[in-house]
Amino acid sequence: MTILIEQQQPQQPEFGVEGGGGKDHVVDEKELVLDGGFLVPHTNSFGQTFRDYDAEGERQPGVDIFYQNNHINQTYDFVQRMRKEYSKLNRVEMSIWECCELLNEVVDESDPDLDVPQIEHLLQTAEAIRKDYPNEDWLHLTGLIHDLGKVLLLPCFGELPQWAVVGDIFPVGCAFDKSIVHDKYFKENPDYNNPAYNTQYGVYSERCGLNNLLMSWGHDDYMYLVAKENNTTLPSAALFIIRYHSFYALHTAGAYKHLMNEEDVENLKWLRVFNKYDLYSKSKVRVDVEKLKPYYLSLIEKYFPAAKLRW
Ligand SMILES: O[C@H]1[C@H](O)[C@@H](O)[C@H](O)[C@@H](O)[C@H]1O
Ligand SMILES: [Fe+2]
Ligand SMILES: [Fe+2]
Repeated sequence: MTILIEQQQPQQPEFGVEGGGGKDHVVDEKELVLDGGFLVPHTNSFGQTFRDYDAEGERQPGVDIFYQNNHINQTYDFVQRMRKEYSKLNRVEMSIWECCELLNEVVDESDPDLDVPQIEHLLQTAEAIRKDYPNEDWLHLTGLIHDLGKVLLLPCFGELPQWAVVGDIFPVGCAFDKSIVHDKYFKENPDYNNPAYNTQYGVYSERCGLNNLLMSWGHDDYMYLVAKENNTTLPSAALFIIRYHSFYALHTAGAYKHLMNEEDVENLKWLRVFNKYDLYSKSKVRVDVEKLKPYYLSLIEKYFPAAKLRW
């Protein structure tokens, strides 16, 4: 089935009008060495600070346009429709590894830091975690699968536009926080002026739990649904990481805390660990996919009851 998506066009393109580098990029020198000893690089493979959305470079105009489209089209109504449709998981049957290979067809236009094939990013993340946390095999597998939802860009998954698949995520149904990348573009989102959705709590209540929020639609929530509905035995922290790994306003800028419950507070600790590896392992260091394959196949078998998953 093809989903028709009405896409609103930005009124006027504005490039790089805001000064100041990557707002959520607050790096404390003390934090540069992770618990496990992973050394955080100072620059990405383009020689720029990580997640600097205002740094001029070949990728910047495209990333800017991406966020403009994302912010004006991700509405409460849109997310509700997408969630309902994709919860059916009636499109494809395939294994996790097949999906990893498919992901190589995908280009992520939202990412200013990545220029290697996606499968390498998955394995770079997983292997960096494995080095520092050798006993947490569930976290290695989480690294491998966290971005698989990006297959939504491919024809057999409905070929969704980039703004409905990648990039940072945020809750809809309440006010958009200022810490969200390029928040200026929310002014053209129809929810921005809707009094039901534009207050601090909007349709939510204090400490209602992240599970009760509708998040902007994309690869995080989709992969969470796939893992959960295919009865993974991964722990709840793994599902939390998959579901909220692009929620930088929460895990990096500390916004939306008033909506978290106690379980979220616990899970957030693991998400923060994970995030460093997800972000800073992006490098030009190539990985040997075939050599690593047997180890990851054994983890998939351990944590997913069926070889073929419903997507
Ligand atoms: O551009 C990136 C990329 O799409 C990642 O996969 C996502 O998790 C990040 O949050 C986003 O900023
Ligand atoms: Fe991601
Ligand atoms: Fe990632």
